[in-house]
Amino acid sequence: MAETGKQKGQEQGRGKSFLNYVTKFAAVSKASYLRSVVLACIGVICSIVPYFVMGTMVKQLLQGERNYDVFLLEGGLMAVFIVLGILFHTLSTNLSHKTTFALIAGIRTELCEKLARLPLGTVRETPSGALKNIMIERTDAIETTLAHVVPEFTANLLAPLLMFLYLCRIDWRMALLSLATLPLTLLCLMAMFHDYERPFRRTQETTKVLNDTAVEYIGGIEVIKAFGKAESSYARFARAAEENARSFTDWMRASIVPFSLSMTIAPATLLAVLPLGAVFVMQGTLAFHDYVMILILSCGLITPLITALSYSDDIGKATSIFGEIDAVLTLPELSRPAESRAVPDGSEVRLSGVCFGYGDKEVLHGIDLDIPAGKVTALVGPSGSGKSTIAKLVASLWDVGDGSITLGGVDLRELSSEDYNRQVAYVSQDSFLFNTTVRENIRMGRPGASDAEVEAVARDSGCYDFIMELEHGFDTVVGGSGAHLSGGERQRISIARAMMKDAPLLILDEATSYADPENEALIQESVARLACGKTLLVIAHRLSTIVNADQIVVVKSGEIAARGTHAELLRESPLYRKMWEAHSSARDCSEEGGLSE
Ligand SMILES: Nc1ncnc2c1ncn2[C@@H]1O[C@H](COP(=O)(O)OP(=O)(O)OP(=O)(O)O)[C@@H](O)[C@H]1O
Repeated sequence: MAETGKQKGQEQGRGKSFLNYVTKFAAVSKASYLRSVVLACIGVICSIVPYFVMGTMVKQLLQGERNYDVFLLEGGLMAVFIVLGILFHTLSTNLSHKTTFALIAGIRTELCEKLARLPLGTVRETPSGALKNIMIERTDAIETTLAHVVPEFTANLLAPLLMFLYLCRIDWRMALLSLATLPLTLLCLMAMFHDYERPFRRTQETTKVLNDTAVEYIGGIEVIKAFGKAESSYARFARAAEENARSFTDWMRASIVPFSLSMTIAPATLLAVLPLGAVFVMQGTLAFHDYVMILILSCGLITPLITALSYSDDIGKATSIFGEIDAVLTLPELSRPAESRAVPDGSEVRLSGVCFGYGDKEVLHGIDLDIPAGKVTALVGPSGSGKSTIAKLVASLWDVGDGSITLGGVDLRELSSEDYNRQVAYVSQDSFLFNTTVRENIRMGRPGASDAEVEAVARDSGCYDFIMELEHGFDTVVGGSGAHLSGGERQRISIARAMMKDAPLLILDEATSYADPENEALIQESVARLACGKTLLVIAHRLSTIVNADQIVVVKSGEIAARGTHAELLRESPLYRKMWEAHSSARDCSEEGGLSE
C-alpha cells in the first residue's frame, strides 16, 4: 500500500559508500570536480617540492658546497613553490566550493520536485520538520565536506604516495620505516569507527526529534496557549534539546580517546626513522646525506596523510546525509507517465471497484461511481466514512490500491501529471494560501493572468468586496498559510483561485465549511454560476447546500450506501433521511437563536 514507499526508499539508501553517492550526485559536476582535483594535486605537488629542495640543500652542505648563491637560488625556489602551492590550493578550493554550492542547489531543487511527484500521504506522513531539515540544514552540512574532501582527500593521498616512491628509490627500508606509525594510527581509527554508526545515528535521531518538536511547538502555539500547555510543551522541547546535547557528548566521549591517540601517533615517524636510520648509517648501508634527506622527507610525508585521515569523520557524516537525501529521492512516486498515453474524451469521471487504504487499514472497499460530465455530484455521509479520500483519489493526490479511476474513458495512470493537473481544480478543507498577496494567490490558478482577469474572477466568486475592505486590497499579504485572514476568507480566496484555473473538473472538499450561512449561500451561488457546464464534485456537511445537486451519493464506512436526487434519497435512504432530519433540526435551532452554525 501507499505508505510502504518510505521504508523502501530508506532500504535502498542503505549500504552505499561515500564514493557511490559522490558519483551519483556529483555526476553532473564531474568535469568541475576533476578540474579542482587536478588543481589540488598541482598545489600539493608544489607544496612538497620545498621538502626536496631542502633535502638537496642539506645534502649539498654536507658534501661541502659553500657557494651561498646556490643556496639563495634554492631558497628562492622554495618560496616560489610555497606560494604556488597556496595559489593552486586556493584555486582548487574556490572551484570546488562554487561547484558544490551549485550541486547543493540542484539537490534541493530535485528534492522539491520529488515532493510534488510523491503521493500526498508519503509527504504528510513525514514530519515537516524532518523534510525541512533534510532540504536545508542537512544538505547544507555536506557543503564543507564535499568542497574539501573531493579535491583535498585525493591530493593528500597523492602527495605521500609520490614521496613514498621517491623514498623507496633512495632506500626502501627507510621508506617503510617512515610509515611505521601508520598501522597504529589505523588501529586507533578502526577503534573509533568500530561502533561509529550507532552513536552517530543517535545524534541524527535526536536532532530530528528536536527539529520536529520545535516545528510542532511553533505550529501548535495557539493550542498551547489556549489550553495553558506552555510549560509541558516547553518541557518536551527542553527534554529533546537535552537528549540531543547528551547524544553528541556521548558520541564525542567515545571517539575522543582513539581520535586523539591517532593524531598523536601519526606524526611520530621520527621515532622509527631517526634511530634505525642511524644504525644503517653506522653499518655503512646508508649514506649520511641520504639519511638527512629521508629525515626531512618523512616529516613531509605524514602531514598530508594526517589531513586525509582527518576527513574520515566528515566522510562518515556526509555519507549518512547522502543516505537521507537518497532515501527521499528514491521514494516511489505516483505512477504517471511523462507523456499522456491517451486523450480523455470529455470530463466524465468513473470509479470502478476502487479500494484504498492508509497503511494496513482499508478505508474504501470497492467503490463504483459515475460522476457525469457537466453535472453536480455531491458526496455526503458520516464523518470518517471516506468522502475526502474519494475526492483526493479523484484529484489524483494518491493512487488507488485496487480498481481504477478514469477521466473521459482514460485511466488516470495513463495521463501525465501535467495533463491531468490542467483538467482538475481541487479545493481542500485546509484552503492553504501562500505568504504573498491576495492577487498572487488567486493568480496561482492561472499564472500569466492579468490583474483585470484576477479581479474579474474575484468579483464573480463573490469575494471582491471583502478583498477591497482589506488594508491593501488585492495587494494585502495574507501571512504564512493565510494566517492574517479568517477561515471563511481563506476558503473564498481558494475557491477564486480554483475558478481562475477554469478546469473542466472542479472538486470542492468542504470548501465552504468556515463560511457563515449568509456567505455560504453567496459562495454557493457564485460557484453554481462559475461551475456551470463543468463537472463538479462537492463534499458538504451542510446538506442544505447540496439539495439541488444532480446526484447525491451517500458514503458509509467506505462503501456507497445510496445515490439519487435529494427527493429520491429522502424516500429511499434511511441514512440520508436521518442525516437530513439532524441537519434540519440543527438549522431550526440556530434560526431560533440557539447555536449558530
Ligand atoms: N492520512 C491518513 N492516514 C491514515 N488514516 C487516514 C488518513 N486520512 C484519513 N484517514 C482515515 O480514513 C478514513 C476516511 O477518512 P476521510 O477523511 O476520507 O473521511 P470523511 O468522510 O471525509 O470524514 P470527514 O467528513 O470527517 O472529513 C477515516 O477513518 C480516517 O481516520
